[in-house]
Amino acid sequence: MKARLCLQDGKSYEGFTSKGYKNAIQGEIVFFTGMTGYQEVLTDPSYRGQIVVFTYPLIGNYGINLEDAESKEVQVNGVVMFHCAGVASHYQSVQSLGDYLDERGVPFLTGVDTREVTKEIRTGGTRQAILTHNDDYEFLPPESSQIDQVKGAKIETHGEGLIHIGLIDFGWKKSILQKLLDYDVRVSVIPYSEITQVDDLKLDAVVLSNGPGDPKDVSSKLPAIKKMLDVYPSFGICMGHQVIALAYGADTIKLAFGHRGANHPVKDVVTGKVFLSSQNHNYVVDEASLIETPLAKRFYNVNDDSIEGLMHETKRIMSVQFHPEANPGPEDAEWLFDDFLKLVKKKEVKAYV
Ligand SMILES: NC(=O)CC[C@H](N)C(=O)O
Repeated sequence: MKARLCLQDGKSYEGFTSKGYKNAIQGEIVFFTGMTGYQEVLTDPSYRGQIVVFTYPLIGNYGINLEDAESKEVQVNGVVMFHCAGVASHYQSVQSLGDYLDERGVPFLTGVDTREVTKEIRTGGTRQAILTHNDDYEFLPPESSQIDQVKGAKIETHGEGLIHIGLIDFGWKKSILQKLLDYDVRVSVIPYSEITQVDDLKLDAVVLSNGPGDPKDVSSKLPAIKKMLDVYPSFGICMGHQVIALAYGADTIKLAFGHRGANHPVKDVVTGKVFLSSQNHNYVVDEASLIETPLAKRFYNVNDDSIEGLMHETKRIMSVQFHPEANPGPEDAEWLFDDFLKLVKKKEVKAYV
């Protein structure tokens, strides 16, 4: 059946709906530029409430496997592709992408000129969009507080080890937990709403996770988060990085069309090195707002100069806007987990300055 992707300002793009399509769905339209990694993207809780346009024209050719999901569910509201491979070819594949989405009732549109849609998002910005087969639709106010839809309900502990790390859950990706467990540590995943219980857990350090939507959705918890950061060695990833900045009095702003892909160049101001990173975010820390805070810029984006990471001037706190756990994307920034664990073990202050 023919259907359309309609952007909130009236522009629309024709394509064909999937079997899982029943009624019109709305979401924030964003584009992802990686050639691979669709399974990780679709299951990453940070994409909750969004309609993802894949810019690479052939999606689904290696199918869906049992390893790569970042959470138990497909998190996106809808998907837009040029071509969705009907036949999957990979030794680990258990299902085709189309069947996987249909089974879960997640609608997708194919045959769309995704390059044209992407150009429009780049010029006119990220906005609400509707995937529909008729003209009988109406834009609703965008959803907020997606974090509360994806965060866990209770504290859960994984792994064994002498070092105990709290993973503050704003909608954590499986890969972050896995990267930490690789260091033989014990990790307790703590819903951010339970932050006041942190002290009872006798933690050695905390990692603040990724998450969907606006970091200011957690504003009411910032005093408690700051209290925690003042005490524990901390590592913030994406949403976690933004929350650290907010907790110390900096501000976050929304980019026009965000960064989503597997090859975003980032420069380290301490070493002068540039590396490629996996990214998925709409918001960034406003550089001007750092002036009155104890936070300093550690990384920036080579394409648009936006802030990509911070360090605290005196405390063992580090944060990154990109994804060192990758998935999807390059593992060039994996060393940040080594640095963090060193920071935790050596009890060093001023690790980088
Ligand atoms: N991946 C993330 O944690 C994203 C953080 C936040 N939701 C943003 O869009 O900027």
